[in-house]
Amino acid sequence: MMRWLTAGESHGSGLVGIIEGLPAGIEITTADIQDALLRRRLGYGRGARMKFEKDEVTIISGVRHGITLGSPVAIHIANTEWPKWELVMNPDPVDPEEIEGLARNAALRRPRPGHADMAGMQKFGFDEARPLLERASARETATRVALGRVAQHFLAQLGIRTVAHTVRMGEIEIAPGYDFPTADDVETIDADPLRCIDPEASARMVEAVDTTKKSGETLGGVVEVLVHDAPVGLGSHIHWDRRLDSKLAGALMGIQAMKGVEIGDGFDVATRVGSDAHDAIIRHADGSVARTTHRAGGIEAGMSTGEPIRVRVAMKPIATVPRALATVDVATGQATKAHHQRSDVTAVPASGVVAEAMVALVIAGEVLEKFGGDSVEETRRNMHSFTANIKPIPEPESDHVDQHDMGDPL
Ligand SMILES: Cc1cc2nc3c(=O)[nH]c(=O)nc-3n(C[C@H](O)[C@H](O)[C@H](O)COP(=O)(O)O)c2cc1C
Ligand SMILES: C=C(O[C@@H]1CC(C(=O)O)=C[C@@H](OP(=O)(O)O)[C@H]1O)C(=O)O
Repeated sequence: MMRWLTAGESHGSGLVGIIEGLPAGIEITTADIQDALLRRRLGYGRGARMKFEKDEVTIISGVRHGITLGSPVAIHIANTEWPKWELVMNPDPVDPEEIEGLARNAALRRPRPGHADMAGMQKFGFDEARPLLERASARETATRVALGRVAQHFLAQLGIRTVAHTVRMGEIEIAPGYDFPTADDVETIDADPLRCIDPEASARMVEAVDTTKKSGETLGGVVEVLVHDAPVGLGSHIHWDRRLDSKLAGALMGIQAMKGVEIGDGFDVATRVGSDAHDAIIRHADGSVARTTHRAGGIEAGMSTGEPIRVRVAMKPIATVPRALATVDVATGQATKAHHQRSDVTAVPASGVVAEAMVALVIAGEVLEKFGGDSVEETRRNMHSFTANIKPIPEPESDHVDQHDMGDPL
């Protein structure tokens, strides 16, 4: 079983991620993880913090000379802003006189609608938002991206690749009918300010971010993640919590600010008739099967079909709206405006990188669930043995297409 955990606060000394259950033999270096974290910082519309803060990576365990050992991989990401926050976020008691009057330590008593502030204060019994917003912050997603990169390298060594791209920013959507991007497109996607494959839509998205910023507003959007060359049979129809679609939806909804997940054509299939909603099956000359369309997103009945896996996730606009929303001061009861210091205008491009990592972590877990293996080589052998032994569909006796619309009786 593969499992992973993250720890760390937004302005704490650093973040820690631990992943356990990955096999030995994954090729991964500090520079690879640093590169993954750099990708998460890209994207038009992010706030000033992305520029002045750096992610400083240390692989603490589980890797030797660029190869995983099969032991837990622990990764530390230092918050380079720590010196500024050392008093405010110190784990040990500090001299009250030292933090008295420190602007950074000012109590946050005007909770932001849409963030963790209000519900968190009530749930944990805090009288200001700092103690909970530190963990609610999406700074934590740096750890997921770091762990996700290890999972991505594992998958890549098995020939399975993931890619994410922005398909919507506010009201602007990419042109329909696009070819699904592959891992070969990652560099081009990363080079686009919005991580969008449609240059015309991207230009309009940049304008939308600018207009939104000028008006003191924030924006959300939608990202799509694709998994190429995953084998048939990941996940299971046997029980709800073993379904691949259920696991992917949970993982994507577990990213801060995500409000909806679609598998394949998602909500749109609910508007169609059955014959326009599913993917017809055809036989290849070698006895393998394929689909004529990609509506199901490569998942049927909770199992991967061998087609590209395609999922989308919708992100709400950033909650720290400069044109601050109405709230109440929890100390005085006075109606007021929510606190606002700085924030991203949008974080949709960065969320694509996070979503890609989350999907990779789910798929890596499912590959190990089905094929096991203490070394990448063993997982590869098991996977190839399974796929090589899938029963070929027999060659038809004639080219005649059976027109029985009731199909074969089961
Ligand atoms: C990459 C990323 C960056 C984010 N940046 C901000 C931000 O700068 N300001 C903010 O208020 N929310 C930001 N958020 C969203 C908050 O983390 C999120 O709104 C909060 O956790 C509560 O939202 P939820 O109920 O939808 O999870 C960001 C989210 C992600 C994924
Ligand atoms: C630091 C990161 O994202 C942060 C996520 C975040 C939030 O509320 O989620 C709020 C902002 O931080 P702050 O409130 O300190 O300005 C973002 O910068 C990061 O992604 O590395």
